[in-house]
Amino acid sequence: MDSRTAAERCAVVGDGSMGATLAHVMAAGGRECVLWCASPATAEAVNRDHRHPARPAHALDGGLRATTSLADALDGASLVLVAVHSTAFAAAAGEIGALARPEQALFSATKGIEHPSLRLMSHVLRDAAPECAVGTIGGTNITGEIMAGQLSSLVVASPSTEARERAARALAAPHLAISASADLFSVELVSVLKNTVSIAAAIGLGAGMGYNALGLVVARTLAEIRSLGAALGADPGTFDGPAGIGDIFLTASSPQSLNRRLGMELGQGRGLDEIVAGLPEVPEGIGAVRAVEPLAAGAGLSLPVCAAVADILEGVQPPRALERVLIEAYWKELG
Ligand SMILES: NC(=O)C1=CN([C@@H]2O[C@H](COP(=O)(O)OP(=O)(O)OC[C@H]3O[C@@H](n4cnc5c(N)ncnc54)[C@H](OP(=O)(O)O)[C@@H]3O)[C@@H](O)[C@H]2O)C=CC1
Ligand SMILES: O=C(CO)COP(=O)(O)O
Repeated sequence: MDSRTAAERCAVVGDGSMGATLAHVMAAGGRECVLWCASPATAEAVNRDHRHPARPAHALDGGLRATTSLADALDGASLVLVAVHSTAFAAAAGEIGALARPEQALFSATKGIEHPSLRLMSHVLRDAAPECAVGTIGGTNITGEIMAGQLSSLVVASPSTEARERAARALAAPHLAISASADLFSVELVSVLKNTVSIAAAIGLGAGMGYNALGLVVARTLAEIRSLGAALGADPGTFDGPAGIGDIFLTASSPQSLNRRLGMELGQGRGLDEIVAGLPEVPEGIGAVRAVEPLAAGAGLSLPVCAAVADILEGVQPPRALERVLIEAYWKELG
């Protein structure tokens, strides 16, 4: 007899690799879990072969069920995780909001920011479903390593104690270090801004700068986003944890990171459209890099290294512009 209980029922919205991975983790932990898929072919592959078409090497838990009906996925779920790209998040949240019940907790796993509103994903969820508790999931969690059973981390953040405890319980697995935070804004903002540092670091590597430069790029770009976070009200300590420096180190160094691949290719002089066309998914860091300047302007800050990264992303400056802006930043401080 299947011991899965309705009390632990969970839903995941989003059929990319993150959605499938989180759904697998919860199903493997014995929770009844339903994965909502936009694509009927993906739903069929999950149900029939217990594989995600984009990751055929990784077997999904046999108890995981996929559906193309959002109402079916959400029915009776106490926890709903949303792993849809930020550009499609508001549309998904709108549909979720129309079906959600107040007792359901909604968590975003998306490390992105909406343009041009600059809303974080939990704000999008809260606006769509004001009666539900909302939260986010950060940490060092590249899906390929989670699926391979390698040590990874999840930071679950929500002002609702009940909601974050529910999410932490549902995601518990022997290879996952799970931490919880009541400071949703800090964890979510840091999880977005960190990609700016990862992309900057990878631009330097792609452009042929050395590891002295790599350390410098990381230190300076991190200092800039830390000052931005502080100005916006985020706890600077969050930058020191797995959602901050941990995720920066991961996405600046892992060959599996999309944001690293984007930065490396920018550094090699490729254009953004060409790079994105060659990647399996659109890196969330593009939106993060573009968001820093308006966020900084709103806070009255000037962040020259982040501004140079944005110029390099848009092809306005060459990758080596990073060197000049870094040297100038330090000379300026010397006075
Ligand atoms: N992959 C990873 O290792 C990790 C990912 N994340 C976060 O999870 C989120 C989802 O990422 P992931 O699952 O990897 O993959 P995807 O980028 O493929 O996003 C997954 C979902 O978003 C939908 N989507 C709709 N419109 C778009 C669009 N314009 N561009 C891209 N996707 C769109 C996809 O639908 P369709 O299939 O129809 O395109 C799919 O359901 C990201 O925001 C990322 O920050 C966080 C940690 C690790
Ligand atoms: O944030 C992530 C892992 O923690 C995902 O990284 P990429 O989107 O760069 O692959």
